[in-house]
Amino acid sequence: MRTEIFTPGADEDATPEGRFAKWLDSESIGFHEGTLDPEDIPQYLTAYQADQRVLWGVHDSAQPAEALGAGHPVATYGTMVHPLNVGGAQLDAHQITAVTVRPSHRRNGILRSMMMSDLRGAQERGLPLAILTASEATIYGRFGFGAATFTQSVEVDVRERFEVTAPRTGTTALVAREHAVNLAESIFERFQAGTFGSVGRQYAVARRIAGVWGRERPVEDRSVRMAVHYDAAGEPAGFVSYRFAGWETTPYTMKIVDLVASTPSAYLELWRYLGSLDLVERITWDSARRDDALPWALRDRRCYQVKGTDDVLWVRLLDVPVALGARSYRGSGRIVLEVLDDHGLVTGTYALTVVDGVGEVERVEAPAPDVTLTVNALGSLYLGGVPASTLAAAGGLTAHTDGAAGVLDALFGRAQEPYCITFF
Ligand SMILES: CC(=O)SCCNC(=O)CCNC(=O)[C@H](O)C(C)(C)COP(=O)(O)OP(=O)(O)OC[C@H]1O[C@@H](n2cnc3c(N)ncnc32)[C@H](O)[C@@H]1OP(=O)(O)O
Repeated sequence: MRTEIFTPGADEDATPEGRFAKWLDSESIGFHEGTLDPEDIPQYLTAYQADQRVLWGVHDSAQPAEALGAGHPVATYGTMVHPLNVGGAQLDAHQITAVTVRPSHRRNGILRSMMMSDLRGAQERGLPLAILTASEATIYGRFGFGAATFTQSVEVDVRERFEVTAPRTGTTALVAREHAVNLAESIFERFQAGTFGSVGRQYAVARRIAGVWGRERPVEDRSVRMAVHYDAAGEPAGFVSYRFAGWETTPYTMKIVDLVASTPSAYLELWRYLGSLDLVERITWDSARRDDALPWALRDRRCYQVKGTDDVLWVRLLDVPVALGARSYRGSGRIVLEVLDDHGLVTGTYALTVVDGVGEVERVEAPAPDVTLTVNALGSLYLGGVPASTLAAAGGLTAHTDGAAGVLDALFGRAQEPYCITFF
């Protein structure tokens, strides 16, 4: 077995014979997608270059002669770096994506070998944490990740009884496709700056939201429309892109592809707009906040039904002093944490001192920590999405002093939950 690691550069071969196309084609096997259309390679290459992705391919030369082409890796793995909003800073996060191992090669430790070597490399390069969005919740705990942010799927009845009670502000307009990508990017930038737990987006996202790229291929998706809300000062403050589910789906349903609001009023105005779509009876969205304000702004809150909850971001600490030191907190306090890490990357005892929301962390040799927790529990606690008291009840965190879990809840808790709507 041979592992090739490369960053597609300006002179990368964009033909089906090149290593980039073979890597992409192999990745699509893992996610049960069709074979790559040669016409799409240049667009994907542009996207991957913009994201500065690092691509891993594991090659097996000992395959039958008829096995999928030489040069097609049997396992793929990709990384890139985007900012994670942790309140006090936009922290560079090591993103892990495109993890696939061919069925013929699975459960031989290929993922384990790529993951551990990559996590060590990222730590050596000074990246304070790794993040991912997981296809299955059973895979990544063993590597030290903890589920950290969540969203909920909702269905909203937008027939006659739907009414947003908040006072009207600004205007909302359907926008032309040629402006949609720029608007989606600039509005998301405002959202990213103000949303704790949000991760910066890769090149393809705004294109898919705008309908410039489709779900399967980088070609126009004519079924997607986008509306933008302009605030009272005329500034674009939010957008929603959506797709009709078709006349055969009843009740008649509009699906939200993406909804990004940089202010609470833009959020409600986008819902007012959605509620005004004639002939539509139901709106569905799978990325609402768990602490969504919408039901509290409706005349009839029973228009809003929660259908499920999903984990979004998984966090794995690589440098505890830097990651915890960058985050903003509530109030003041001091607590000593003993972190257990099966892989030894961050094993140790750390004192966190918070003064008026600003944290400082130092490694200490403390015989008596206030709390002992796994690195997974620390990942779940990090953004405040899971309370320390819940982690303690679940066994991932043990408090040695009275009230220690309460101190963590007070420091790490926030008025709003962390919220990430970027999948990668
Ligand atoms: C961030 C992302 O990209 S999410 C996308 C993840 N990829 C997919 O879902 C695509 C389909 N799945 C696959 O391609 C593969 O099954 C992978 C990548 C998930 C796993 O690859 P493998 O090489 O088989 O994993 P590997 O052999 O290194 O397994 C390491 C350990 O994880 C366990 N494991 C691996 N996959 C799973 C899983 N899906 N569910 C539960 N346990 C798993 C193994 O049993 C093994 O456990 P052990 O050390 O206790 O024996």
